[in-house]
Amino acid sequence: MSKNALVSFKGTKNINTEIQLTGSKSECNRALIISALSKKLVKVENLSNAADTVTLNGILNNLEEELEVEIQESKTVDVGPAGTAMRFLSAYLSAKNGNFLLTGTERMKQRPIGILAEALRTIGADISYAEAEGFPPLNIVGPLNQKTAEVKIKGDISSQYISALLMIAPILPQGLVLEIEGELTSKPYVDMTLDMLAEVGIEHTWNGNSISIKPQAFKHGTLVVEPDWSAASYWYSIAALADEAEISLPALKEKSLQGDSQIKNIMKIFGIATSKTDNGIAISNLGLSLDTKEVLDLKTCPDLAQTIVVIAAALGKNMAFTGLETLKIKETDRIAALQNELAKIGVTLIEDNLVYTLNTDHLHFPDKITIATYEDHRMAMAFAPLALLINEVEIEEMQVVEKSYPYYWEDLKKAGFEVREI
Ligand SMILES: O=C(O)C1=C[C@@H](OP(=O)(O)O)[C@@H](O)[C@H](O)C1
Ligand SMILES: C=C(OP(=O)(O)O)C(=O)O
Repeated sequence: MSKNALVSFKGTKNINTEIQLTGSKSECNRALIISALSKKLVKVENLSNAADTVTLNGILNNLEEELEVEIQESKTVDVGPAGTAMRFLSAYLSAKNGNFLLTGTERMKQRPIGILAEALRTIGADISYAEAEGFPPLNIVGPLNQKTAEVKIKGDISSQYISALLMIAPILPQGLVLEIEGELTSKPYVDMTLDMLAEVGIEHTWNGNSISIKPQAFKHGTLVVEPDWSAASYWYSIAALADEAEISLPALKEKSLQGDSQIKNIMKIFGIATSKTDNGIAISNLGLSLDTKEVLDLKTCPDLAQTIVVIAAALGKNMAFTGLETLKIKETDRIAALQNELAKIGVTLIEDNLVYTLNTDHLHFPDKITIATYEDHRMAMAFAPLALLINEVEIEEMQVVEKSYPYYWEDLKKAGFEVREI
């Protein structure tokens, strides 16, 4: 039986704490695939305990054992709710010897994969849809017999398709030349992939819309995973909603491979300052929230959207946002989820021509609210900080946080929140 979390914060709303964040699941899941492709020449350090990483690590270890003996029957590989694992393994398994059924949760079966599957087919992969056309589960028979290096791929649905292809490029006999069509969404995640490949000796060229990687060998090396900036965003939220806050986040790097490190700049709008410490960063609430008329474009950092929209709503800022198109195909339809849950504090989020605007004119804080999480870790983590403004915040299905930040509730307690499982 899944449990709910009853979150509250008693007394003065001063937060003074140090939080050791877990490793970035995006970096971890790339590091694991790169390590497997390099046949363990590349080592990984500081692996996260995020469920998506634990799952991918388990799958790869398991496959390594089984791939040594030839697999005749189809092997089921279940990624659960892990989007990166689904996309990265579609490419990885296509390049491996074997016969696989790659599947996931019911929600995963609604998250499109056709663009990646078609690109892999163009290269020469044997991929078919086991259920609905364009969606997981996938039947994959590897290894692919490469027909061409050149492939066109739409960039505006998910950058994960591109990262998945880039990682297998060095082991393909002809390498890859990817021509990205349309606008590239979530670009920092493609940069992260290329930077991590570069760390282990894989060179690329990026000219206009075209990224090329020649066949080449991985260098011996270690990929050290940084703490998770997406997880850090919830501490910015806590700082913004507290009266006073001084939160230290050791080992977090201001200059990071993670695009979500942009949160430090975005949060200046809400009066939150970021400073460097000996071993990481510290964030503090300067109490100088700005009035902004600027439309905030979140296309490069979609995982920050819920954090930022909820803070803006709770602080009564009628802000506008763009770049939210991809939110509908994530763990849940995050736009609908935000609209439903913000309505509980009297706030609307209305779309007009791809611009989403908050209306906080009827903002109110009831004594208690209950937030549905829709199997989405970020719904739980973005809404729980409201306990600084609302007596009791009940978060349904509290275990959802495991996907990326399993110690979230423990860390809230450390910072002075009361969290009761009910
Ligand atoms: O490559 C990655 O690690 C990710 C890319 C982003 O997805 P999209 O490229 O689908 O926006 C992001 O939302 C996801 O949490 C992680
Ligand atoms: C969208 C996310 O993850 P994924 O696509 O990897 O499931 C996320 O962590 O917010």
